[in-house]
Amino acid sequence: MKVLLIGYGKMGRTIEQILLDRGHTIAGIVDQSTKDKITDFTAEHVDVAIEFTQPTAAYENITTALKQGLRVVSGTTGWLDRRAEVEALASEGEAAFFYASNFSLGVNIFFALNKKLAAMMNPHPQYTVSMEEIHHTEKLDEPSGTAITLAEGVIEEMNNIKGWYLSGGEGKKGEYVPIKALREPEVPGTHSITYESEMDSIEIKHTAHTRKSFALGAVVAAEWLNGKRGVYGMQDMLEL
Ligand SMILES: NC(=O)C1=CN([C@@H]2O[C@H](COP(=O)(O)OP(=O)(O)OC[C@H]3O[C@@H](n4cnc5c(N)ncnc54)[C@H](O)[C@@H]3O)[C@@H](O)[C@H]2O)C=CC1
Ligand SMILES: O=C(O)C1=N[C@H](C(=O)O)C[C@H](O)C1
Repeated sequence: MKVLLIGYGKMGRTIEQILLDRGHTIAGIVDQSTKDKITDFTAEHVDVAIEFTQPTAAYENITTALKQGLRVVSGTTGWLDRRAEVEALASEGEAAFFYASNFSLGVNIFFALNKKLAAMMNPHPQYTVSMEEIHHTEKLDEPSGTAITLAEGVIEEMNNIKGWYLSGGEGKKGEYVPIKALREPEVPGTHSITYESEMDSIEIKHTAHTRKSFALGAVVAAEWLNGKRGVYGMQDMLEL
C-alpha cells in the first residue's frame, strides 16, 4: 500500500515505522516544514492518506485530500464540530473517510465496556458519574477526544445525563459528566470513569503504555479502508 503521511510529528513518525515494518511504502510526507503539498497527490500515487496533525489544521487537510479523491484515515482530535461537513463530502465522491478519536484496540474495547457499565448504572441515580483523562504536556486540546467519546457513550445510555463539561467550568452536578483533564510529562493517554455513591465507588480505567497502540490501529484501519468508498469508524472495522 502507498501511503501519504499528513502530519509528521509524534504520531506521523510512529505510523511511518509501523508502515515500513508491514511492507508498505511512503508516497509522501506533508508537514509544515516539508515541500510536499496534499494537492501534489491523487489516487494514482496514493492508496490511503493518514492524517494526524492538530485541531486547527485537520479540517482543511482532510477536505483537501478528499477533494483530491484520496481515501483518508484521520485521528486528529479537537476539530469535530465540522465532522458532518467532512462526512458529507466523503460520501459524495470517489473518496473514503475513516475517523477514530482513538485507534487503540484496548480503548475500543474500553468504549464498549463503558457503555455496558453506563447501561447498568442507569437505574441507580444514587451514583454520580465523573471522568478523568491524563496526557503529555504537549497536547493542544482538552478534554481529549477519547474522553469526549466516553462521555457520549454515557449520555447515550443514561437517561438523566444531558451532556459533559470540562471540570472547573460550569455544569449541573449529576446531570452533566465532569471531565477533569490533567497534563503530565510523557503520558501517552490514561482515561478513567468513576461512579460514586455514599456507600461505595466503581471505577474503570484504561492506561496506554505507548502511542504505538494508536499508530498500529491507524495503519490497520488504512489497510482495511484501501479499496473502499464511504464513511467508516472503528465499529465498522472491529464489529465490537
Ligand atoms: N485518534 C488517535 O488514536 C490519536 C489521536 N491523536 C491526535 O493526533 C493529533 C496529532 O498528535 P501528535 O502526532 O502527538 O502531535 P504532534 O504535535 O507531535 O504532531 C503534529 C504534527 O502536525 C504538523 N502540522 C501542523 N499543522 C499542519 C498542517 N497544516 N499540515 C501538515 N502538518 C501540520 C505539526 O508540524 C506536527 O509535526 C492530535 O490531535 C492528537 O490528539 C494522537 C494520538 C492518538
Ligand atoms: O494527543 C494525544 O496524545 C492523544 N490524543 C487522543 C485523544 O485526544 O483522545 C488519543 C490518545 O488519548 C492520545
